Amino acid sequence: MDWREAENFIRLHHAENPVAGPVEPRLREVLAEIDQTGTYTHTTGELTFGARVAWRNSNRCIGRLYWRSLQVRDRRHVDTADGVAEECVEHLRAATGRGRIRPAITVLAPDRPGERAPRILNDQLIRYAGYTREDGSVLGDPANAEITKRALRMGWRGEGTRFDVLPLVVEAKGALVLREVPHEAVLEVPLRHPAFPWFADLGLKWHAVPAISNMSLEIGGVAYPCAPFNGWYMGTEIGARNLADRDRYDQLPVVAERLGLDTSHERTLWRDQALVELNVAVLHSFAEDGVTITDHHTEARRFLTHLEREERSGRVCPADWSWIVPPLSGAATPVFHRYYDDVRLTPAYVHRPPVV
Ligand code: HEM
Ligand SMILES: N/C(=N/c1cccc(CO[C@@H]2CCNC2)c1)c1cccs1
Repeated sequence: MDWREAENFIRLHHAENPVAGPVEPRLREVLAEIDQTGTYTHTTGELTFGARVAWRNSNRCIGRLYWRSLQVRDRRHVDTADGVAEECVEHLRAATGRGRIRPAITVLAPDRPGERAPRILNDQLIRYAGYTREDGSVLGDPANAEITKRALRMGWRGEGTRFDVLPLVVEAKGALVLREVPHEAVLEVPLRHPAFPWFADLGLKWHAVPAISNMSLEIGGVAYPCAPFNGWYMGTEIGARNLADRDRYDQLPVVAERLGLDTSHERTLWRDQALVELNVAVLHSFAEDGVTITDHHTEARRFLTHLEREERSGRVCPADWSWIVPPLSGAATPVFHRYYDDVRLTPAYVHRPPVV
């Protein structure tokens, strides 16, 4: 435990929240607790502020305009595998609404000296299974082939469709548990296109809520490795990556074929035309079902508004150009045409070392 990180965070909290009162008494309390126990306990106010600032500091996130509105579910007393799984399902229910998605984070028990925190092995709370077949091909999402094998080894059985929602795999107190995500906690959107009736026949769909569960929230020297957080999707994540990448659902050739495009040469830009129609379908389907989603043009404009506000507040807004610029029509969005400061600030969401 580095007490300097603790001190920096406590000072930041008091500087941005005068209502928290004088900083010295709280600093003395924190440093005394670190002396006695090797760590210290955030107040719920500090935890809430820390989770919101960690989002504000996320240099790869285009969606930071609403960083102050993050709902923080303080569940640090929950440290069993069953309890964690329960809280994840509750998180999905609270965040999903009936399509009006609310950005939220659930903070479970932190790492403490001699007490390893629980961990969720899934990358996200909702992921589609990827079944590896004899010939090496994958039915479903190839990105999740490894965790699908692990779940099958642990006795899980899916229905064998391309969109089987995986169970949660949670490790806590040396135990590994599998917990199905109840069907009614998983809102999905079947994909159709406003102009092409055949699109619905492709049988494509995607889940409404992206909820990251493989990152650790670090606040003032304390690590919360189990802190799943959700926002809403930007359409390109589904239409330009998850369904388009060759090593994901690889749908561009299929869409191009049905569009009647000439796929014999790259220079016909059949890939690009298929990409646009796939992304039109995603945005159209989510909007028609009343499920929150944002397009990359709107989100780019919002991000620059956020960045300008941050600079007016006298803060640096860290940003990583290579992640901020959308994977479709980059230069057609305003975030392409400028540079950013890619500094690393804390509090932060960091990638956890992989669980072996
Ligand atoms: C509310 C709507 C939000 C939108 C539209 C949004 C959008 C995005 C997008 C498009 C990415 C890049 C993902 C990729 O390329 O795979 C991203 C990255 C990220 N976002 Fe956001 N975001 C939102 C909310 C949030 C919230 C609530 C948090 C945390 C509290 C968050 C934290 C992050 C982090 C840490 C990354 C980088 C992940 C990594 O390094 O792997 N975002 N966001
Ligand atoms: N829209 C989102 N998108 C993502 C945000 C962070 C990470 C990811 C997934 O990143 C993976 C690793 C690199 N690309 C896929 C997606 C959100 C998820 C949770 C809150 S907002």
